[in-house]
This record gives sequence, structure tokens and C-alpha cells, in this order.
Amino acid sequence: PRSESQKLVKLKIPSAQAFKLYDFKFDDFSLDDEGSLKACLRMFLDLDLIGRFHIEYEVLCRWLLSVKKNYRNVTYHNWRHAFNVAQMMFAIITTTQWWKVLGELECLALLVACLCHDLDHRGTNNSFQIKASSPLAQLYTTSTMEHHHFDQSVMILNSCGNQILSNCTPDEYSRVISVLEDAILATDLAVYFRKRGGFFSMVKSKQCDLNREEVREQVRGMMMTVCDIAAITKPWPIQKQVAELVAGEFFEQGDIEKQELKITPIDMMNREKKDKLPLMQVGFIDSICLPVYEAFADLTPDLQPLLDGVKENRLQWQKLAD
Ligand SMILES: CCCCn1ccc(=O)c2c(N)nc(-c3ccccc3)cc21
Ligand SMILES: [Zn+2]
Repeated sequence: PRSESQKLVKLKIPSAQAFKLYDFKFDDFSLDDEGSLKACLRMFLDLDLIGRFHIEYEVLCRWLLSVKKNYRNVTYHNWRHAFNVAQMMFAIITTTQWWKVLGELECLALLVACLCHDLDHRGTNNSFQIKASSPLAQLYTTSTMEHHHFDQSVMILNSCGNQILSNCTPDEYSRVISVLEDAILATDLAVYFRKRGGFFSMVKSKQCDLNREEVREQVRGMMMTVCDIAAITKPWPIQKQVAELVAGEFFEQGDIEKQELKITPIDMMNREKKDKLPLMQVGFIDSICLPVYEAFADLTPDLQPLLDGVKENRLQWQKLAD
């Protein structure tokens, strides 16, 4: 029987327009597994990454299938989330034309990073790893999960039949891996909190010169956060559905903490405090989301729609909180 990747190789790939991949309001739930895999191929094709890095098409298909397979069947941090983060990255770098400033190598690394950034997530967060003294916490004491996601990414990139970077030069390979590591580690919200002050003041003072490497590294990291939480910018029905998945996974962690670790979970993860969700959403929006989407809307008016989306959802959550 034809292998999975040979099946994927043969499929006709619709245009980015047909998939609505340029759309900031892309519906996170619009594609099934095969559709999401074809959409990933479309993103690699339209960014001309296959041609520029001589990626063998069947290897790319096999790599995508391996990445998807290494996401677990958890409530929120699954393949669908990773795919939606990649679609938002594609929409941002094409709409703003930043793909021209970042260059193909950084775009390749960012697209790979989005697809791989939560690999093998168990539906529990970094503090849970420490509390449960999980094997991962023994390996990495800070950004525990993010280091694991990066490890998993490199493992798949180096697996035979999945080496999409095999035709890169040694210098290109090491630069892709370096950008990949920074990008994945940047998705730890603790890292975002630590670095955002510098980024916001750089944007405010109009010092954001994307032609400087240290500026591009900072912007790439913040772009990962913007894409990682982008569900907060989506039309209300999509945002509400995603919030329920996030809360669902948080409550599942809270259940484990109660039953196995015998500790009382924080309100955010305690299903007995479910009625506080709308208020917590407003808090999440005010403390984490608004500042970074305001900064990007300052950087370029092209990203104003993302900030508008967050503000619209804040109104909806505030209404439910009243
Ligand atoms: C693991 C980090 C997930 C971050 N995240 C990404 C996208 C989202 O849309 C949302 C959301 N709507 N809500 C929350 C949230 C849920 C309960 C309490 C506090 C915040 C988080 C979130
Ligand atoms: Zn994520």
C-alpha cells in the first residue's frame, strides 16, 4: 500500500487564496488533518522555501507527517494549535512583506518553529513539571517544555527520510537551527515577560530597524508570542471555542494536581472556579495580549486588525464577566 507520505505527495494543493491563508480571521477549525497538511505544503511553496533550499518534496511531506504525529491527542496543545500558529505567521510575514526583510532562511526557520514549537506537549505547563518532578524537569529547570519542544524538533529534522534541511550548506543549517531554538524558547511566556520591556521601548522610540540582526532576533521572538496566542484576536465564535479548549486543558491539569499531587490548583486550573473564566480572560488580555498587539500595531498599520480583534474579544469577555 502507498505510504502516507507518497499519498500526500500525489495530492493537488489548493492556492493560499483558496485556503484563506492570508486571512487574519482564518478559522482555526476550518481544515481537517489532510487539509492542514496540504495548507502547510502551500505555505512552503508560496514562500519559495522548497526551491531556495532544494527541499525534496517527498521528504517535506514525510517531515510534516512526522511533526503532526509527534503531537499528542491533548485538548489544546495539539497539531491543530501548531498549524494555526504557522498560518498566523504566514499571514503576518506576507501581509507586512516582512518576508523580504527577514529573508528566506529566517522565514524557513520561523515556519518550522511554529509547526514544531509545542511538539510532544502533555497538556501540562512548566510549573507542573517542577511540581511533579517529571523527567523533563530533571532535564531542564527553566523553560522546561520549550527545551523539550526544541529537542523534539531537532530529533525529527535529523531523522532519516525527514531531513528537509539536508540540502542546506553547513552554515545555513546552523543558522536555521539557531533561529529555530530562539524562536521556540521565545514561546515560553516567562521569556516574553522578561524581554517585552526592551521590545516595547524600542518600538516606542522608533528604533526598530529590521535591518539590524539584534533587532530582528527580538522581533522574531515577539512574533512567535503574537502567533502563539493569536486565537485571542480571532472572531468571537472562534475565540470562544479556543478559550474553552485552553480552559479544558488547564482544568485537566488541575484535576491531576488535586488527585495525584494532592495540591490545590491555581484558580485558572481549578474547574470549581469555572465561573471566574470571563474575568480571567479579561485579565489575560490586559496583562499579556493588549501590550504586544499594541506594539505590533505601532510597528505597522498592517497589523492593526489583530489589535482590533483583541479589543473586540475583550468587550465580549467583559460582557460575560458583568
Ligand atoms: C497555555 C497558554 C494559552 C494562552 N492562550 C492562548 C490563546 C487564547 O485564546 C487563550 C485564551 N482565550 N484564554 C486563556 C486563558 C484561559 C484561562 C485563564 C487565563 C487565560 C489563554 C489563552
Ligand atoms: Zn503554543
